Amino acid sequence: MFDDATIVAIATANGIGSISIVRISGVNALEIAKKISKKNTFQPRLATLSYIYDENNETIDEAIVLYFKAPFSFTGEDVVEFQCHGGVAIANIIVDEVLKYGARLANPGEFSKRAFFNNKIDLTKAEAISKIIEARSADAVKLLARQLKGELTNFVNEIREDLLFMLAYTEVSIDYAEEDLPSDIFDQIENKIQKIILKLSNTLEASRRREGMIEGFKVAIIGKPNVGKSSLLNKLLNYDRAIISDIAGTTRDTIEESVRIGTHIIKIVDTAGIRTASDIIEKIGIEKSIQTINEADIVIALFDNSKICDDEDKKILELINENLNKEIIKVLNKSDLENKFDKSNLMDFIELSTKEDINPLIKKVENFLDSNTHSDEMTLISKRQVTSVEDTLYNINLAKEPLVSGELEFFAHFITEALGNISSITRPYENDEMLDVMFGEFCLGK
Ligand SMILES: Nc1nc2c(c(=O)[nH]1)N(C=O)[C@@H](CNc1ccc(C(=O)N[C@@H](CCC(=O)O)C(=O)O)cc1)CN2
Ligand SMILES: Nc1nc2c(ncn2[C@@H]2O[C@H](COP(=O)(O)OP(=O)(O)OP(=O)(O)O)[C@@H](O)[C@H]2O)c(=O)[nH]1
Ligand SMILES: [Mg+2]
Repeated sequence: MFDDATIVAIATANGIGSISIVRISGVNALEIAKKISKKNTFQPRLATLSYIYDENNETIDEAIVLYFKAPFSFTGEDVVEFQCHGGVAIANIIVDEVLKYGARLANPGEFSKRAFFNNKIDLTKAEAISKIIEARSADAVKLLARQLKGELTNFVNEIREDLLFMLAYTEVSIDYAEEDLPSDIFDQIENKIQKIILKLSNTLEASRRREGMIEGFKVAIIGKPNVGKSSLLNKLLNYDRAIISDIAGTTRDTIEESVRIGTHIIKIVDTAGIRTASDIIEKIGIEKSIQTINEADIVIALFDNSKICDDEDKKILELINENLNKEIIKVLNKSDLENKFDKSNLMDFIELSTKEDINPLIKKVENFLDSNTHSDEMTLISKRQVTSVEDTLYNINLAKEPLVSGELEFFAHFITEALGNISSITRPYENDEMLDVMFGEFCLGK
């Protein structure tokens, strides 16, 4: 799993700031701290102001030293923190001194990994810690804080308990006569299974809708050439990002930029115009637009209100209708010109012109983002968590049939599988490699 070396790293960002933190964890942490501070003791949990010295007894800095005595620390090992003056030099010099006394540099995520193996945190908490650093909005931070407080752990434990109850029943019914069991036990189990299925599906659905909360929601602008997609992008960004011209086919590839809408930071994607596929290159263009639609949380479909609705527009309406589970906003652009577009093909739409205020569109996007983020539903925050829930659901669904037909061995098999799937969210038992990959993605010093 990991060696028992004492590890050291700078915990704060590399740059100018008023304070930096150097963190040491491991059996020699206290000894090293005493040496570089020339203090004889440190009281656990008490802030101690101390000078820090190099090996030639020259003073490096004045720092606040915090000692956490094992096992009552973040990692579960002895931890010492030096809160020194900020900047790029001092913290690095302190690290160098600590290294001279036998510690080694921590790998990315190694503090969290040790916390995990010492049972201080489970994987949901580790993942939340890792993602909090990347969070780009208040909503994302609040969502992650819920997981940090154990919301997903509790969720997993409740399901585990139910599954263990079912397994216990199966054991008993194999060993004992049926009349010794509560008469409604079968109904109880079926009931529990239905509840778990609902719980897991709801969680997957809520998580899918909020996938963009951490990395940013994706909003794609699609439409046939020359309808004003790039003009709209520029207007949303408030600067001339994309080239605009009256020549159809101006934008050749997708352009992606970040912009803030309300409290959300979104990625907005301008695409090459979609034409009906007459040649191979254009087919590729359409394929790419379909992919963009698939990846987007919101699709803004643009039509030219100054032209009649032609085959190309109809093709786009077709594409949209294949994606009814997406939020699609239909916009009739160039409404400042004479309106010729046949609106009977559209159910609801916004009439807009990039010459005017585009606030109605921005509000609509914002409302959708708000409704997706402001909710009490629990959210999974990583692909790993989603896969585990999907696997759990898969096996529980498989368990239904043998339960009904009374093939209890099969039932127990699928429930055992599901138990392993759901447990892996908090604490996988056998998958060291996965853990190495996961913790390796953490920041240095975490
Ligand atoms: N200075 C500092 N600030 C920090 C951290 C840190 O490691 N150091 N954290 C790092 O991520 C976060 C806080 N998380 C922490 C979680 C547990 C413990 C800890 O010492 N736990 C002990 C004692 C618990 C108690 O007394 O309540 C334990 O769990 O036994 C420390 C920090 C954010 N701020
Ligand atoms: N009158 C009017 N003209 C517009 C409006 N929006 C865009 N245009 C003009 O329409 C032309 C095409 O605009 P673009 O933004 O380049 O269109 P596009 O959809 O990105 O085009 P492609 O990149 O070729 O697919 C330009 O001459 C714009 O100035 C609008 O709301 N009203
Ligand atoms: Mg364009």
